[in-house]
Amino acid sequence: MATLEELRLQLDEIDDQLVKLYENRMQVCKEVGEFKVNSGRKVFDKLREREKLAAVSAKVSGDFNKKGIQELYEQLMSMSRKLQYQLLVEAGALGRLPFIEVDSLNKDKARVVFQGVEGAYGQAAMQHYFGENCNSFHVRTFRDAMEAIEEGSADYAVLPIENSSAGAVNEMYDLLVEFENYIVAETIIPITHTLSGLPGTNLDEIKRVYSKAEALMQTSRFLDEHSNWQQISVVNTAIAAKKILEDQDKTQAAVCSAYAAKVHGLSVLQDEINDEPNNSTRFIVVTNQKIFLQDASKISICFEVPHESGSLYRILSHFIYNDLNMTKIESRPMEGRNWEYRFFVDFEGNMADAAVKNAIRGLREEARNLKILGNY
Ligand SMILES: C=C(O[C@@H]1C=C(C(=O)O)C=C[C@H]1O)C(=O)O
Repeated sequence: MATLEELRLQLDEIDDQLVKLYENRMQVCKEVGEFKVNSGRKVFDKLREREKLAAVSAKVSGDFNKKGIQELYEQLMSMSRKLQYQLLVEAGALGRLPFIEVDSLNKDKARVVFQGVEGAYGQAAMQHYFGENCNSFHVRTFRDAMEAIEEGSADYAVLPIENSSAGAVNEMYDLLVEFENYIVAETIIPITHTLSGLPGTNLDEIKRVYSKAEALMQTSRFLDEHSNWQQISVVNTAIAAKKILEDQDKTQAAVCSAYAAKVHGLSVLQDEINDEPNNSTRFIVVTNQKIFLQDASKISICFEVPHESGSLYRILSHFIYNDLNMTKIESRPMEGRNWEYRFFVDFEGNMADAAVKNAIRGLREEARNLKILGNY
């Protein structure tokens, strides 16, 4: 029987051959890539790849080796495509990437919309980014804000996308797909909820609590201590505060910020009721122009993947291969297609970077319905 050293020597000799063959193969792929640059043909040829996988697996025996050779060839062809995308990007054949770089946003002249009423967290986020005296108005729903941007009655909207304890604001992801609006900035503000009611309200009197669904979730520990209170969700925390003032009913209270309570003449009945003391929300600044700031360092995209094994893995390989750091992934069900999902990915980078261009070139060919949501 051969010793381990002898067997390893045999492997080393085989690997020497494999490495040379790999280099030869990639050299030919480079020539294929040059042909494609000149002829305008797509890099990814799904049919050819499918035929190749069938051909190579027919040449080996046994299920184990058939699976192995398929995986190996999937990887080889994926490398081959990535090399070709690089050639295309170098040749300036990137395809549509019509985002325009800008030095700064004209914050002083901007008209900004937020969702809710006076006192909403969205207003606080807006003032945080655009300044206290910015020219603003508010609308009832997120959709109304997206419409205001799309039709141009506002230049920017400031809208919540993620909370540190309750997670993603799902509706916002769906609206970013539906509307031709783009993220141009983000701003994070601390969220401190209070239970507020009409002045003189006693906690024992309360029967109903109004707030936005996310705020009710973020204060569930406190609310669970009062399980007899009915929780009613409304579109915005400040709208909840306004309702309490209007109804003049001491059996009702709102979960809202101390600022919203003050604006709507309520008393804070219990301060800082959020489960997480560091509760904060990330807001995005949305506009209808495809622009990005020079110092932008994060890109948000979304895409669909075919309903087949390994498809998400193959798409994500474009980030790994181009050394791009992925910071977030979310999925949302696709309308009318049960159990199929659209993925939302954030990764670090600026659209002017070669690595980003390479990745986008590959994603555009290999994922379905890629949309770049913004670079900010
Ligand atoms: C090399 C080519 O480009 C891509 C890579 C392939 C490969 O590495 O074998 C096959 C098909 C294409 O998706 C080609 O078109 O032949």
